[in-house]
Amino acid sequence: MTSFGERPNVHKAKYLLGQTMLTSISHVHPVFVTGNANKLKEVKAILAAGTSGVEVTSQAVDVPEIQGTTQEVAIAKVKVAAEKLGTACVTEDTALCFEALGGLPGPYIKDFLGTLGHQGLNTLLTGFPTTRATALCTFAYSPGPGQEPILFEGRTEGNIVPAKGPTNFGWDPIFAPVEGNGRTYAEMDGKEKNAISHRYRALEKLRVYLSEKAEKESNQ
Ligand SMILES: O=c1nc[nH]c2c1ncn2[C@H]1C[C@H](O)[C@@H](COP(=O)(O)OP(=O)(O)OP(=O)(O)O)O1
Ligand SMILES: [Mg+2]
Repeated sequence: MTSFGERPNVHKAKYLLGQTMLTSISHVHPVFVTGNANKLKEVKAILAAGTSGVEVTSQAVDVPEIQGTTQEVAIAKVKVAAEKLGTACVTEDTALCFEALGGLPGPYIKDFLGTLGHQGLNTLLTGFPTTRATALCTFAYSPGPGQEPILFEGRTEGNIVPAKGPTNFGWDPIFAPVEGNGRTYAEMDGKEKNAISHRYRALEKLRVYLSEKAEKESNQ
């Protein structure tokens, strides 16, 4: 199978399809659809730490995102993915919710980050009494086209701080999780982030669900 790293152009495509075959779960093989190479890398690492035989491939596919709550965005996205691929799919949406702003930017963090940058996101909170923020990860699972998706959420609490650490993944340099002793996600190595991250917490719930589903189906 082709690994993500072997495809240099893959980062540049607007939307990509990452196929994460959960090969350790014999009856359930959802395809993980994401355009984000860093997400894919973390999902791969988290799954590999807990199960064996996980393989990842990737190819381009177009999955637009609607406006709405994080839940609405996640449901719409996985529905489109399942329709396009004709099979069980998993998508993931990440929101960054500032307490001072009533939960915004939330699911719109990608645009806010792209427009304002790390410094602008800090400036946004100037004059507010709190820098508290929640990193919210939502995995959406669709059993197949036309079927109702199920959501799995994971949250990590933290504060928005001036950028510290490597800048290779989104807002990692400005999010200091409460459990991080003042360090940002970006200042942690992958293992450390994956042990407390919003993504890990949501993925753990999805993994339990898929394992139980596979077990039920194998008992039928
Ligand atoms: O752990 C993270 N640490 C730092 N930054 C992160 C993280 N996870 C997502 N991010 C960034 C990527 C994007 O700027 C926004 C979420 O937007 P979101 O639509 O969920 O991601 P995306 O469009 O890059 O990939 P996808 O194709 O799966 O929708 O926050
Ligand atoms: Mg997206």
